[in-house]
Amino acid sequence: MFSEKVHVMNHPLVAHKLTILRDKNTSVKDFRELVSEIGMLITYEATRDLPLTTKVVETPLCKAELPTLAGKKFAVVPILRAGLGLVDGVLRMVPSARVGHIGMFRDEETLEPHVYFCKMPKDVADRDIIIVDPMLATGGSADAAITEMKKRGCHNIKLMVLVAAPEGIEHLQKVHPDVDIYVGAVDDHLNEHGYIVPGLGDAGDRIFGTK
Ligand SMILES: O=P(O)(O)OC[C@H]1O[C@H](OP(=O)(O)OP(=O)(O)O)[C@H](O)[C@@H]1O
Ligand SMILES: O=c1cc[nH]c(=O)[nH]1
Ligand SMILES: [Mg+2]
Repeated sequence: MFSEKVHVMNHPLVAHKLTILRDKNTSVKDFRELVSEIGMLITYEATRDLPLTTKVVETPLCKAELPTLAGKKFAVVPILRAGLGLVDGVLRMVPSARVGHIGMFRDEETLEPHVYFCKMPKDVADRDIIIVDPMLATGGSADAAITEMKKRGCHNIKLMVLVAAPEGIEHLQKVHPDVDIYVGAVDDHLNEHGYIVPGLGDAGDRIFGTK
């Protein structure tokens, strides 16, 4: 099946919220809130390996040496547009992260990704990267985004998605085996238009209400 770099959330809260998200009758407002909440829950898993150090704190009872984050520097990188919906969920967990944007759309005919915008923090090569996008379908967009970050000198890259097709995960494992992938759910297949089934439709349109 998938390698140990693929982390599928097996959590009742994620499963429950994803089911509401998938419902075609869920409103734009609820859809947006759920994307953000699931993003926050997946960030919890994606940051499980963060290094800790200790510091001495005086509690009301005594002095104690206690764990604290070792201060790794992060950048969260949404793939525009739909990835924007996940940014505030990540930032609520990792508030000091910088944000870099990659604008990319998928040609509806060829399914090839096209980059139209890229703006990164200056020191992005020194940061751990979390690329975020609700959907991993063929994997073309995530592949191109990861390649772009590697070109800029980034080497510790994670990808966070809400719903993935097995085809997309398999593609990324071949071309970027070093990247950890955090997935809300792995769906059944891609249809002939490159949409994930059962999926949730077009994530960008549902977040921004453009259809
Ligand atoms: O794995 P892939 O086959 O590349 O497909 C997934 C991509 O398609 C969607 O973006 P879309 O092109 O619809 O752009 P949008 O976010 O502006 O709606 C989605 O948000 C991913 O970026
Ligand atoms: O199912 C899909 C596939 C690509 N992009 C989406 O938004 N949804
Ligand atoms: Mg879209």
